[in-house]
Amino acid sequence: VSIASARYGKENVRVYKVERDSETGIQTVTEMTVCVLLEGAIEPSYTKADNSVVVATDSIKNTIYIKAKEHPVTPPELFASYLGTHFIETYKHIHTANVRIITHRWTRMTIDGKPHPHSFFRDGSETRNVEAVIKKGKIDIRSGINGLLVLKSTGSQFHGFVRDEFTTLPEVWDRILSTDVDCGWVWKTFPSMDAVKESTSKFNQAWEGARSITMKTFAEEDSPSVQNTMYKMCEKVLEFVPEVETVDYKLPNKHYFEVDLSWHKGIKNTGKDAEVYAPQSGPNGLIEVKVDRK
Ligand SMILES: O=c1[nH]c(=O)c2nn[nH]c2[nH]1
Repeated sequence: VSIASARYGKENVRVYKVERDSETGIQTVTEMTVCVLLEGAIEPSYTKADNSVVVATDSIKNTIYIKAKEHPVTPPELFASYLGTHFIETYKHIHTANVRIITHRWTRMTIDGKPHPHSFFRDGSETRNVEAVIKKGKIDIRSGINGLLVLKSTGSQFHGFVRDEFTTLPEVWDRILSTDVDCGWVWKTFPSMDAVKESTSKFNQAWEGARSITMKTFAEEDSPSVQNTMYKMCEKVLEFVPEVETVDYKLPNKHYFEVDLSWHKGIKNTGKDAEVYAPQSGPNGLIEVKVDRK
C-alpha cells in the first residue's frame, strides 16, 4: 500500500481583527474562520511515524494569528494568499497550502441616521468565502457567497416540464421562490503573490458585483425555473469580472406549499386565492450549474 493523497492542518481557527483610525476614531472589524491544510513531503509522518516533517497544527494555528497581525485580513483573497505563501516559502518540504476563509458579517450600525464609529450587528448568517490553493508560482482562488437566504412572493413560474405517469406536480404560473445562495467564481490562475496584490481592488468589486447581480437577477427575472435564472446570474457575473474564468451556483429550491382550507367553511386558499402557505424544511430541490467562457 502507499499514500494516494494526504494533507493536514488546523480548521475552525476563529480570528477577529480591528483597524483603528486614530484621526477619525472610526474602527473597522473583521471576523473570519480560517482553515489551513498543508501538502508536501509529509508521507513519513504517516508511514514511518517520523514527525520531523510535521509543522504542528498548533504552530499552524499560531501562524494564522501572527500573519493576521502582520498583514491586511481584507480582502480575504489577499490574506489567504499571504498566509499560504508563508507556508510554502518557510518549509521547503511543503509544496501546497490550501487556505479556506469564511468571513462573517459585522455590518456597521446606523444610529440616528449616522454610521456608528465602533458598533456593528450580525445581519444574517451570509458569509463571504475564499478557497485558495497556493503553490510555488501558482495561486488559484475561488471566491464565493454562502447562506444568502432570499425569497420572492411572486415572479416565479414552473411549467412545461415532463408530464408522465410519475408526475403529480401541477404547472404553476405564479409561485413563491426561495433559495439559499451558495455561489462562487474562480479567478484566472495568479502566477505570484505580486499578481494577487496587483488585483487587490478587483476582489471586493467582484464580490459586491456578484452579490448585487444575484439579488437583482433574482428580483427582476420573471423566473421560468431556477435553472434559467441561475444561468443568467452566471452570464452576468462573467461579463462583470473579466478576470474570472468560471462561475458556479448551487441553489436549493425551498418549497412553500399551498394549504387547502376549503374543508373549513369553504375557505378559498389555493391558486390565486392562496395567502397562507406551509414552508417546507425538506425535501427541497437542489439545482447546480457551473458556467465557463467557452
Ligand atoms: O425551478 C424549478 N426547477 C425544477 O427542476 C423543479 N422541479 N420541481 N420544481 C422545480 N422548480
